[in-house]
Amino acid sequence: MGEVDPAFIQPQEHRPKPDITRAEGIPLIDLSTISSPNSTLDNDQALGVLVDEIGDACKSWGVFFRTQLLSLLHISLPMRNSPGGLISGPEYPADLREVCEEYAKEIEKLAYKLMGLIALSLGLPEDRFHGFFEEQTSFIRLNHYPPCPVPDLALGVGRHKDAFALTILAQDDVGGLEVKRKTDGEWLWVKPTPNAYIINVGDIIQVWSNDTYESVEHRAMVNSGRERFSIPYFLGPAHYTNVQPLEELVNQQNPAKYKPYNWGKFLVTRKRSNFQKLDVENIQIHHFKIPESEMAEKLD
Ligand SMILES: O=C(O)CCC(=O)C(=O)O
Ligand SMILES: [Fe+2]
Repeated sequence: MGEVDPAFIQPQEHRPKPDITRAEGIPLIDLSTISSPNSTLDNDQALGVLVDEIGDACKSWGVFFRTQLLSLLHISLPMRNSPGGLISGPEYPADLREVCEEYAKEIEKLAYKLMGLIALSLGLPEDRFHGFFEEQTSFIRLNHYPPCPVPDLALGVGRHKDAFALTILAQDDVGGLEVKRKTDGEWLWVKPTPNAYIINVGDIIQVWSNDTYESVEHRAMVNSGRERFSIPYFLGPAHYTNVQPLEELVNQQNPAKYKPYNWGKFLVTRKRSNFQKLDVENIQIHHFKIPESEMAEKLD
């Protein structure tokens, strides 16, 4: 175990707690009935129940599990054969690109189904979001967390919200993800559930839904014993999308809470800027929030 890059050391208030509280009650939602390649959402009898479950999960947690149809064994990601891990070595497994592409194709179908269910849960047509993704900025990240000599001081990924629309996270059995409970701000450890993905509501859904759903704040802990791998897929709309509350979800009583922002510009700013070194906050959706006073004026 080597030295720790000081960038991973957290200020006191953001360090992991020594006593871990497990997140109880993150819903486990079984999508198997609609997961077969030919199923459509309309012919599923259990659809109403499913849509309600997803709506509740998005509202109360911003995160839920989804039992896995697409198993990483099925896909056989050859990560562990990679000497030195995925992120550090030049010796990537020869078939890594193909495997990732195959995985991306399948996970994209799942992402669309989930967006369809989320649309229905907001009272919108199932295909309401599809147009945004005809061209996409979606991507997959391969996270490798090596064992860490000072896991009490460091985080593998610091606290953040995912800026994209939706995240579908696959992970191994080590565990390390923590989510911030909305009701009291408590950080809770998410026990890995075998054969399940973790689905996060991202910032774009928060804006599209005009805060009906809220993206979940999360972070990843490290440990001194075992390395960990996780694979998030981030579903993102076309770069030219102007992200703003959907017109069907706003009215005079419930005016838009955000000004439109251009997704491509947002992404570039996020990636290009050296916020950490400058010690300023990276670009966030709340920078586009319309002040309460302005909204009140509109109501008058
Ligand atoms: O590894 C994890 O559990 C979370 C990773 C994450 O939040 C991210 O890559 O955005
Ligand atoms: Fe994340």
